[in-house]
Amino acid sequence: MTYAKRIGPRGAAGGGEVLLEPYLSGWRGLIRFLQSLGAVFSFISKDAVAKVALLEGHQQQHGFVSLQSLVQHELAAGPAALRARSDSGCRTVLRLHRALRWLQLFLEGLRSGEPRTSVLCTDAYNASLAQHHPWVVRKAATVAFCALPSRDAFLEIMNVGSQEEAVAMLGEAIPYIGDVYSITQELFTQHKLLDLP
Ligand SMILES: CCCCCCCCCCCCC/C=C/[C@@H](O)[C@H](COP(=O)(O)O)NC(=O)CCCCCCCCCCCCCCC
Repeated sequence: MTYAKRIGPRGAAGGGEVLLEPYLSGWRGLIRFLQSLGAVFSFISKDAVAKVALLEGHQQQHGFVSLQSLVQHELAAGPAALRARSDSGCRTVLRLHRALRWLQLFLEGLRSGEPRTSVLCTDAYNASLAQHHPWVVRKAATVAFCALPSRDAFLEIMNVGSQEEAVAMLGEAIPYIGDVYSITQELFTQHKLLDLP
């Protein structure tokens, strides 16, 4: 979970750039953590792995440094062409962007002290990703959430020291996640990309 801190530089707040390298390495760290929670979550981690791999491919092919440069490059082909693509970087970032909102809400809940992580996780999911998922995915996700370890165990496996230290780390990491979320939200709103199919 030290990875959450690396998702983006705090200094980027207020319309700065989201650098692709730390963004993707942050996601890789989160995915490793998710994989360590067990096979029940593998349908989720597989989807996230595929999305990160797609973005790595685009990054390597075009040498994008930031989310902004990826969006600019894909928009240059015109909005209609972008909407028609099922492998665009933009629609893929949008999926991860919605998942980042889930993460932000979930970590805030974890920090707040509610002991039932499955309740926290379900609430965070319903307030974010769920509205974009079909019934069958929502059902599978809700079942998987029941397998989450308790808050105490969860803070322990984050492996950042005592519970107090883990909670303090969350307090530091959550604002970074919020910055990346708001910069991306602004970028996608500006270019009318928030409903990319
Ligand atoms: C700790 C528990 C982790 C629970 C993860 C919560 C997120 C639940 C997501 C459920 C997604 C189910 C899989 C299917 C997804 C796709 O259908 C769907 C749409 O994609 P499409 O438009 O290409 O078809 N994909 C998505 O919405 C993207 C989902 C990406 C999920 C990334 C989850 C990473 C979670 C990292 C957890 C780390 C917790 C760390 C806490 C210290």
